Amino acid sequence: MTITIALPSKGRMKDEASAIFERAGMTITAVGNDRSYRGRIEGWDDVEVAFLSASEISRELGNGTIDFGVTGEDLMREGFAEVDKRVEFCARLGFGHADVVVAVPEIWLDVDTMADLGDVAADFRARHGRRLAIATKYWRLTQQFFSSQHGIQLYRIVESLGATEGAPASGSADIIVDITSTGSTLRANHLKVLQDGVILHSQACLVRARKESHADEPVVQAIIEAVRAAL
Ligand SMILES: Nc1ncnc2c1ncn2[C@@H]1O[C@H](COP(=O)(O)OP(=O)(O)OP(=O)(O)O)[C@@H](O)[C@H]1O
Ligand SMILES: O=P(O)(O)OC[C@H]1O[C@H](OP(=O)(O)OP(=O)(O)O)[C@H](O)[C@@H]1O
Repeated sequence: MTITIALPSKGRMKDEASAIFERAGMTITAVGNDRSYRGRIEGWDDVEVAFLSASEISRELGNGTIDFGVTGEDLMREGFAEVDKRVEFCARLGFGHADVVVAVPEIWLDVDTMADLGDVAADFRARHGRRLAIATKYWRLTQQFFSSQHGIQLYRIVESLGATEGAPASGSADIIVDITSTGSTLRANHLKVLQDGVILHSQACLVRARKESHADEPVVQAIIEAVRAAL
């Protein structure tokens, strides 16, 4: 059986993902020319490499159409409910760090915690005639965090496809849930992260799709061990 590993083909995770495999003694060469979306690993004849975007990798892992992938934990947890039943997070790779956070306008001086935000949400309709609006592309993580973890039910999600941090200033939402790494985009948009508003500390992970066939494949364990040893 051929084992497929998907690595980021572009974007912020591409170079560091390849470097980890290199250190693991798994040097990847493109099949065909440099722009090819397939690769091989010398000495690992049963392994095939596919180059996809980080979001495609999380989708294919969740669907079980590839065996391993390097992608962000945020994309996996947002993409699939009960994700730990579908995949195994085999290793945290130490790059691609980003926190998924709840951020509110800095001028909301009385709002520093999720409990404060719960109070605002409860009063919002009476004060403003509508529910508190949250801009995000992380709707699953937002619902889990607000509804299940903090018991906040009175809000509306406004799906954002980009420039989420601009939503409060433009009036399309009141607060946001998005990723931050250096914090500069939040600061530039006069937003602050709530004290207990970190939903997830994400980073790039080696992820395995859970498949019964993997139990009989020594190469599956060999890949995990080689990558862990390179960290
Ligand atoms: N500053 C950052 N901004 C955005 N994503 C970041 C940042 N730092 C780390 N990441 C992580 O990178 C991953 C997204 O990477 P990237 O944007 O390359 O993927 P993609 O969503 O597939 O790309 P695209 O949006 O171009 O299709 C996420 O897991 C995210 O947490
Ligand atoms: O905390 P910071 O270091 O400012 O980084 C966070 C920002 O970076 C990302 O946007 P980016 O424009 O890089 O790209 P994307 O949203 O298209 O992935 C992300 O969506 C945040 O807006």
